[in-house]
Amino acid sequence: MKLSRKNLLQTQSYIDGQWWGAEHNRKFSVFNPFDGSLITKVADLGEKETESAIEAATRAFPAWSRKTAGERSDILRRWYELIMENVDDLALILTTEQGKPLEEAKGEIRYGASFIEWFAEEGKRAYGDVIPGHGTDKRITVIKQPIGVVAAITPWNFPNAMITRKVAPALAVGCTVVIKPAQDTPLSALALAVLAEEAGIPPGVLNILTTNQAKEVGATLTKSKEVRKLSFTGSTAVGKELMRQCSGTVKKLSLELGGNAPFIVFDDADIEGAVAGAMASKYRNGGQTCVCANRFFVQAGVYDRFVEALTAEVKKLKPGDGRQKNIDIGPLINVSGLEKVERIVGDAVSKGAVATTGGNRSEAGDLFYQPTVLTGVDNTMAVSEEEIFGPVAPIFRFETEEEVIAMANDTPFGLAAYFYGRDYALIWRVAEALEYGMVGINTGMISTAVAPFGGVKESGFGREGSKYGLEEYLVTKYMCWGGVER
Ligand SMILES: NC(=O)C1=CN([C@@H]2O[C@H](COP(=O)(O)OP(=O)(O)OC[C@H]3O[C@@H](n4cnc5c(N)ncnc54)[C@H](OP(=O)(O)O)[C@@H]3O)[C@@H](O)[C@H]2O)C=CC1
Ligand SMILES: O=C(O)CCCC(=O)O
Repeated sequence: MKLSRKNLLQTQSYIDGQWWGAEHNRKFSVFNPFDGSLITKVADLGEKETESAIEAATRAFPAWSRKTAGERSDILRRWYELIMENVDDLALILTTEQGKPLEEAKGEIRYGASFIEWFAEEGKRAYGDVIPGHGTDKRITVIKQPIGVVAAITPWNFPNAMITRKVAPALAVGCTVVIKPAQDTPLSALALAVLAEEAGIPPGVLNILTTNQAKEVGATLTKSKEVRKLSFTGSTAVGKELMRQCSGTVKKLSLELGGNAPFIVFDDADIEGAVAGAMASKYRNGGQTCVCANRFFVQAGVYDRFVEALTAEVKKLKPGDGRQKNIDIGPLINVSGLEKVERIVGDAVSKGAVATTGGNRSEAGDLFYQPTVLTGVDNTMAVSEEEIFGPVAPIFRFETEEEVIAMANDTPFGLAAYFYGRDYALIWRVAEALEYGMVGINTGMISTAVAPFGGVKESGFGREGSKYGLEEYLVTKYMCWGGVER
């Protein structure tokens, strides 16, 4: 890997301000999903080192939480600047381990950094309250305090931004963190640690545990009495398991889990805009995003036009090595991701769906699936229920507003939803009726550090980004002052 700053590529974990190897020098391999080549081997930490990381974070908490918000803000601001100065290297590391095109990876690095910039400021506004007392001698004050040591378990689809989105608010309010990145993409996390150290984040405040023993490390984090909060992004199945594990110590939780996003196009919509929004929402990151449109619902009057226009755009997508120029779409992350997409499309086609483009593995590489558009889909197919996490757009036809709302909400998930239409009364009705945590109206891109990202139902709870994201790392303490007679 040709990096301007070679030390951004680290292979040891980062605990208590030191680079840590595993017991018996255990390591696991990290591969480039484009061609399966070995990038490097990374320390494979287990239970013992996880306990060391928790201890380090516990020791670091008093001093870090006692700093003023302004002092923490200065350090976070410096971290943000260092990330922005190293966008090219960080993006190259990300693309090499994750596969998304380099320009998209640069976008993720900037997006990830924006959480640090934003929370460096917002951390100064962890305001409390003064409440009129309930007796003449009583006064009530409310303060917000950092919850303590935070564990963060993050996925491979956004190896940078899913870390900063959790760590930035936590550090800004005075928490310390132990992060377990996904085993497919540990290198972006370690590169962030290099820059965190340079920015002056003290030892123990930010710890990164690389491992391919997720279950063991997860169990150690969740049973710890010192860890007061778990923030997780990943599959619903693992989220539910972690929730069960956290019940033993009644930890505060943020769960950002799977989605099954509807993308609705009404007859009066701007079709060109809807197609552009669909491309951005569906094919970003090769469809491997929890907020990717998963089911398209198009009203009968514009169905054929939309299918034709979307198919034409999808045909233009160029798959390949994300490190090369003019590549639009990378590989899926691993074999199980590829097989899942293949199974879901196979099931739909066997029940009568038709691919207007794609529908097979791609020749671009072993982990590539062709960007695909499916018509003739219905709710007997797996595609209507499962999170595809791949470049496949199934398009359902609908007739009425009531029908489409029922179809859109007919899922246990409730993360993101999108719709395109012009009638303002319809826009309000539909936006209010969709049982989702986030709704994109005439846009396919909703992610930003300034808005609350998160879901309802089995997509989880808790919000990331915005002033709401700060609350996740704070506890509310109320003080009742007696004997204050006038
Ligand atoms: N909401 C979202 O953004 C995401 C949704 N998904 C959905 O989940 C599907 C499967 O993806 P997958 O990568 O397997 O998702 P997982 O939920 O398995 O992985 C997410 C994170 O959880 C860790 N993890 C896995 N099992 C445990 C455990 N028992 N205890 C503690 N941590 C654990 C993983 O570690 P490790 O990598 O080491 O296994 C990773 O860091 C995708 O196809 C997609 O549908 C996936 C990723 C993100
Ligand atoms: O897939 C995810 O969990 C992260 C979505 C990326 C984003 O848009 O913030």
